[in-house]
Amino acid sequence: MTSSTSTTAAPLLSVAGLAKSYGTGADRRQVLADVEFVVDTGDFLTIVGPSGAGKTTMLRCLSGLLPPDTGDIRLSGTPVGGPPAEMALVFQDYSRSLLPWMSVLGNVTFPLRSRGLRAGERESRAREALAAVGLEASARLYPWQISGGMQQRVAIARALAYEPKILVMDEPFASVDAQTRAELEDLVLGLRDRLGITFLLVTHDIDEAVYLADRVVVLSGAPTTVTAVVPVDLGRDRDQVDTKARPEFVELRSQVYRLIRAAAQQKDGK
Ligand SMILES: Nc1ncnc2c1ncn2[C@@H]1O[C@H](COP(=O)(O)OP(=O)(O)OP(=O)(O)O)[C@@H](O)[C@H]1O
Repeated sequence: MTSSTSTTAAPLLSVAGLAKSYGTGADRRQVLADVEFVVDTGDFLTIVGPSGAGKTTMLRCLSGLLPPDTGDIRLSGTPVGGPPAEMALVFQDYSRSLLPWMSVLGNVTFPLRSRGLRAGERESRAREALAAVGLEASARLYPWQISGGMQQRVAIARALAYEPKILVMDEPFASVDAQTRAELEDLVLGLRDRLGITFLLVTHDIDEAVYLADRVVVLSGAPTTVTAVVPVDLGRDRDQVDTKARPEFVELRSQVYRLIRAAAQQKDGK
């Protein structure tokens, strides 16, 4: 029986009225104007927008790394004032994010020291995370002994070891070849299904944005607002060949492309 007085659960992450400028005086430049969106638990939200729209700036603000000028950012209802324990980040530049003098296992266990976990627990969490990304056999290798795609999987494992509720990724697959990129896309979809993690992922790649998402947030050009939130009703089972050949996928890709092009043209005053 359903209750007529049921309450709506608060979103996992909510962003409202987010504005951010850089510089001062005549050099002041507003990048984010009034960004607003929500991410529900279990969502896979992707974010696209014209180059320079402020996607990285936005991720830094909502992960507590950069103070916004104004805005209300909440994780599980609590205002974000610094990097929240329930959020983990993965950036594009995996080669700079891994410590070359530490093994794969060391790279995943090391940041867990800040969580006050005992050595045994740090190692068991790290091994579990490495297994989740298929790298259990590479634990003793060093970053320079493994491929770029494997290095990015280490970065993902390091984020998973925090046991985050939400994984925030900034162009995470931009530096790997197309085949590896497809494998990593399927890896994160699998992690969402198996571990129930919520994802927020910024990408320049429209195919990737649609393939991964439950919803695609399209940003305008700077000063940036949200132009559209496009629902992606393609079901949970995605396949690199079959899903991308579906007419609904092709239509969604065109829709997102048209929205980004319109935003870029508006920005250029065309
Ligand atoms: N620390 C900073 N100081 C001054 N300006 C900055 C700073 N960081 C970013 N900017 C400027 O803010 C704008 C948005 O940058 P940002 O990297 O957030 O955009 P983006 O959408 O992620 O870019 P891209 O699409 O190229 O990845 C750019 O014009 C950039 O030059």
